[in-house]
Amino acid sequence: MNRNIKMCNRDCCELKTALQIRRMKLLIEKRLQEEANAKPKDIIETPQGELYSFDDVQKMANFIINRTEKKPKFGLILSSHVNMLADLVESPVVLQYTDIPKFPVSQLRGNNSKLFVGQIMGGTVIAAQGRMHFYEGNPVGSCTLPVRMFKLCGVEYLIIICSAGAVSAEHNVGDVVAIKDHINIMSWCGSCPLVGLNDARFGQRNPSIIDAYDEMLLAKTTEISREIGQDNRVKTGVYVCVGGPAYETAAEQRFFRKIGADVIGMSMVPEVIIAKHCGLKVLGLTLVTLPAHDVAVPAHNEYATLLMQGKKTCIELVSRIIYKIQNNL
Ligand SMILES: O=P(O)(O)O[C@H]1O[C@H](CO)[C@@H](O)[C@H]1O
Ligand SMILES: Nc1nc2[nH]cnc2c(=O)[nH]1
Repeated sequence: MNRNIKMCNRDCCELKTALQIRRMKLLIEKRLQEEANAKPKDIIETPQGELYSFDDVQKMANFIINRTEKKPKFGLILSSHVNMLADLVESPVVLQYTDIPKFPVSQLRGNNSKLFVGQIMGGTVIAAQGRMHFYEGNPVGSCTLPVRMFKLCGVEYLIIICSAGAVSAEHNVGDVVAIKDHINIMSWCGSCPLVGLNDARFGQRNPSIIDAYDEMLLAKTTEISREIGQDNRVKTGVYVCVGGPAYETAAEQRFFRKIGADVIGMSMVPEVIIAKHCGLKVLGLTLVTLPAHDVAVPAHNEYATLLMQGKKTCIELVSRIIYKIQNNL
């Protein structure tokens, strides 16, 4: 306020101020009236948890069972880095996502969106190749749909494979990290696939996520990593889930390290929540594709070798885990 300009206390000035205040009052009243009369917005977003009803998902599962004549016990969700794992599926029946009634197809994924149903090491599996990511513009409820569909196909064990950057300096490029817990920044920001009305046929309203990663599957992973001589490259860790698509900043990396994260990625956790909600036993395997911000990126050739070894380890772990469970070993 300019203190040099003083209002005189003559009638003319008082009158002017009174008029201005009156005009302002009328304006406020008019605006309030307009707001009160305004029509409600007609775009009401469907909550994530209600995007696909139980009946929708049941129809999808029935379609898969009828087409394949198989009842899978193991569900696999593949990272694009280990898409080749689908080649392990013996006598596969291959379905395009577009074949499945009401199944959403990410525009960006095109033809690389397939389900493989068949056998791996004697176990019947259903493997999703072509994960939908939130950062591609897919609603988080669509990203997690395969998990509920797997459940209604009869799946008991869900093996989720993703890739991530290292946050801790102890996790390196090419390591395979068996996830023992997570920090879900996406949920903190309201993007949880369970938001909306809860259908108790899928699971309970407020599921506990505290033990989402199955102890037995984690123990088997450690055991197998020793058997295949990869125990120095198979680690356990905490995954922090962010929305992406931009990678995190150095300051964010320092923050995530401080709060206990080991690796960071943009997938898996919504799938784990839905899996836990509907009672699946979950194993999360993460291939480290980038080092932590304060660790040097390996030279080109070394990087390629480390990544190749990590992919091989991932594939070997998955097939041996299926074998062990299938044969009660
Ligand atoms: O987890 P997958 O599907 O491998 O994808 C990973 O790769 C993407 C970044 O390049 C992120 O989405 C990250 O989560
Ligand atoms: N740094 C980093 N590397 C990744 N590799 C795959 N996903 C990610 C991520 O979110 N952050």
